[in-house]
Amino acid sequence: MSTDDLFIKDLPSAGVTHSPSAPPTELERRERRRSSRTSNGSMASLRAAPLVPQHKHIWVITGPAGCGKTSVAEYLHQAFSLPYLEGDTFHTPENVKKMAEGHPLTDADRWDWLILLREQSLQALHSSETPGVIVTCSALKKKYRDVIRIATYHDPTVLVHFVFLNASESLLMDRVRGRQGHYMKDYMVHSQFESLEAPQADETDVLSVEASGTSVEVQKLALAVVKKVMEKDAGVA
Ligand SMILES: Nc1ncnc2c1ncn2[C@@H]1O[C@H](COP(=O)(O)OP(=O)(O)OP(=O)(O)O)[C@@H](O)[C@H]1O
Ligand SMILES: O=C(O)[C@H](O)[C@@H](O)[C@H](O)[C@H](O)CO
Repeated sequence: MSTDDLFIKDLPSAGVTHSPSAPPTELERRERRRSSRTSNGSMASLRAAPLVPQHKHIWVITGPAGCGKTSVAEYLHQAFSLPYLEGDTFHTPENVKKMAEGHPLTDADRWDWLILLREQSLQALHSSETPGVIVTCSALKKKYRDVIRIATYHDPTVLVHFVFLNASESLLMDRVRGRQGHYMKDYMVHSQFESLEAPQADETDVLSVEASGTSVEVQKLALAVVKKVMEKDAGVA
């Protein structure tokens, strides 16, 4: 393989055009291989087959206030046509009032909320043919993520993934300060980082995404990691 091949393979496909004489990209090569297989009839039944994941996936978009959970979740919801649960809308009025008055939630305040998000995610998965569901949840501590992981215990067809949006406290302070009409104020961001237990390497269901870039950049990074897992599960990666 030449370095040209490597270079072209590594280019993002969006917005890239190829002249007829340019070497084929990996995608084009795959398409040609697929066409040549279907043209002799032996693989014809695969031609129109959609991606069929082997599991049902719960995609938990996580991180402290302001990291972009809602922005990323809405984008993935559109891109993959998956149902989306906004975690903030499942807090009790008491919890919202507490945060709005400047008091961080405690573990005790969060348990029922985490269990509810787990149950709602499972319900969304099982009440339709959807291959996945997206849910936003700060999931700041490992034990909170463990509560969501229980979703897989009684159903081996379900997989949980945490997309962790990683950015600095000062950046998130700025973002939350610029947001209008939300109960979570910028001075609460510090308490989110005090609670945060950033996922470590042994949490192998975590997909860490660099979240300091623009909304579009972060959305694309998140889409790429989710797509990779989906393709692997469907046996095409
Ligand atoms: N990558 C980004 N760059 C700049 N601004 C962003 C980015 N992502 C989100 N924002 C903006 O920052 C604010 C917080 O984003 P968003 O509501 O998506 O975060 P969140 O993690 O869901 O926050 P919360 O947990 O407080 O609901 C919003 O005003 C949003 O428009
Ligand atoms: O666990 C928590 O402390 C809460 O879920 C918060 O993360 C807020 O809901 C969110 O940040 C809204 O701004």
